[in-house]
Amino acid sequence: MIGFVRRTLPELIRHLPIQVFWEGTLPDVPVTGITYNHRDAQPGYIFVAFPGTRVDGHTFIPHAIERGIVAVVGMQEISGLSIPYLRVSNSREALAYLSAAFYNFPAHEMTVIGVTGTDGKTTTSNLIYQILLAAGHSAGIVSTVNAVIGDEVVDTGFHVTTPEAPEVQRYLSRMRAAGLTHVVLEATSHGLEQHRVTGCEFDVGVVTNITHEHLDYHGSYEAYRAAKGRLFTMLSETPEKPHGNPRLAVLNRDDQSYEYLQSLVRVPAVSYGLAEGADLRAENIRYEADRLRFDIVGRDFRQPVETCLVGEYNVSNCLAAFAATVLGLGIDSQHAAQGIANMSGVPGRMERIHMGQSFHAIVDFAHTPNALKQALLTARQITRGRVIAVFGSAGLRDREKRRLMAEVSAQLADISIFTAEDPRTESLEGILEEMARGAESQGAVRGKQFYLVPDRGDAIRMAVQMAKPDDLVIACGKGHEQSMCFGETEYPWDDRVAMRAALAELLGVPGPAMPYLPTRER
Ligand SMILES: CC(=O)N[C@H]1[C@@H](OP(=O)(O)OP(=O)(O)OC[C@H]2O[C@@H](n3ccc(=O)[nH]c3=O)[C@H](O)[C@@H]2O)O[C@H](CO)[C@@H](O)[C@@H]1O[C@H](C)C(=O)N[C@@H](C)C(=O)N[C@H](CCC(=O)O)C(=O)O
Ligand SMILES: Nc1ncnc2c1ncn2[C@@H]1O[C@H](COP(=O)(O)OP(=O)(O)OP(=O)(O)O)[C@@H](O)[C@H]1O
Repeated sequence: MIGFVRRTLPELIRHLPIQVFWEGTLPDVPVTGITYNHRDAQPGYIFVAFPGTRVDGHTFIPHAIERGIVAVVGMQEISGLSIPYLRVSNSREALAYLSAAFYNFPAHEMTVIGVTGTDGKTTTSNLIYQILLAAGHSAGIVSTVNAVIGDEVVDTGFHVTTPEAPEVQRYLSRMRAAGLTHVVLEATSHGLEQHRVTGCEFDVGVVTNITHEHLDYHGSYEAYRAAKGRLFTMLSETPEKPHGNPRLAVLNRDDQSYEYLQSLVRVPAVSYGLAEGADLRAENIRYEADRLRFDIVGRDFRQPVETCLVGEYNVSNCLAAFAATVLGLGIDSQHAAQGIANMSGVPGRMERIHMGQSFHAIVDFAHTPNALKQALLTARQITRGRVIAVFGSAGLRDREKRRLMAEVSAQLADISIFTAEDPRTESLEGILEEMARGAESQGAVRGKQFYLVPDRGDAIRMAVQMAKPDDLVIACGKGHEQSMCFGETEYPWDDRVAMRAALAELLGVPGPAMPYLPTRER
């Protein structure tokens, strides 16, 4: 939803780079906003209708008209409306371009870096953002955790990572107004597929990796990969910008997506990776419990870097950020190293919780099989004690992931405690049983190597009570998130608070109370 007068209807339509069909003459009325939800429609708005997974937006056209809109954009053959009906072949694409046009194409005046991938987008986006700041650029970022517009940190309260196109364009417009020259945008597969970032005129595209996620929505790995690939096809469609176009695709040489993405790219590309063959590599990697040190090596330079991030996957994230900024934007490699050093970590990613206990307690956001694998491998690097993992798998989302994540945990953790993680309207017991089957397929024994504990508070309590000195308890999957969904209700929940509460109970020290979840009543 957008809400101020910018252009008249004919002006806006004239600026769209897509085909639009209508009958008669468009009235010269001002457009005050654009929305895809009839409940947000206000006088002067354009309502953009498209079919969804639950309902078809076209059915709400009469309700939107009652609210005083000036035009409807849709994909069906419709006639006889009291206001202009503009037919397009893809309404979501039209929504994106209309939103961009409404704000007078803000991305055109900035350098836009898009980051996609299954895991590591937020971390890599923030690394790029820190490098831009260290190099003296005025930069903004829109990521899962927040949006930063100059000095302003906007708690976006996103239920989605990549906001809808009107929101994305509004953020870009505010950034341009604040005088920012660079913006980092996290682009999810849903965001790319649903045209939420169409019209963002990307200059540099970065992929972290493409593994297993959201196959419920995309249907197959190939379709999921193709959605992510859109970032790279969009790179070649970016028009010339007044300040020039850097244009670079940054690909992960170690990832299974590499050849596919390379075949899509029509702009200069560079690769990064830990294995031989990448344009940008890491050498002399030293893993420490609370930091990483390594050299980033390019064709004609070697730059030592140090970061408080941990785990091999963060070497990869740093390489991706370095490639985007040093090779893509021409930033000095020392500034890049400084930016990497300045990054203090992303909330809820390998975040340590310490209340004086004799073992490690960590909250992480791993919620895909590969992320969980990386998180547990990193846990192994941190401790010589046992690794006790607590996590679940979401309801109404990718089902196969449940089994795969349980398999990973059975292989890499000493003890796995499967628990609630946004079951939504699905049966929590059903989800946990699917996970149990995954663990059992790896020979793990229920009640010995793995447990089913529906209440997440109890699961975290159990993990810390089991822990001996030097063990490592890791709660994965909720990270920085602030709520958990049971049925259709979001209950306030923060794994970091829950971990503190469990530790305080164990140690008999003051601490927060364990947050409530409906599973506690069972
Ligand atoms: C599964 C999915 O992609 N859902 C998106 C989809 O919703 P939907 O298909 O259910 O829409 P729908 O309810 O059927 O409605 C269809 C149309 O009718 C309109 N409508 C509907 C009802 C009404 O009363 N009036 C009305 O106008 C709706 O506004 C919509 O335009 O279209 C909506 C409008 O574009 C999105 O907001 C919604 O994202 C929901 C919130 C969501 O949860 N998305 C998640 C899965 C998501 O996008 N995740 C990614 C990946 C995160 C990650 O990788 O970690 C993200 O970027 O966050
Ligand atoms: N490059 C990587 N490869 C594999 N796993 C990673 C990588 N980077 C981070 N992770 C794991 O993924 C988790 C989420 O990291 P991050 O938030 O950076 O990813 P994301 O792609 O933004 O996730 P989301 O799309 O859900 O916001 C981390 O807590 C960590 O466990």
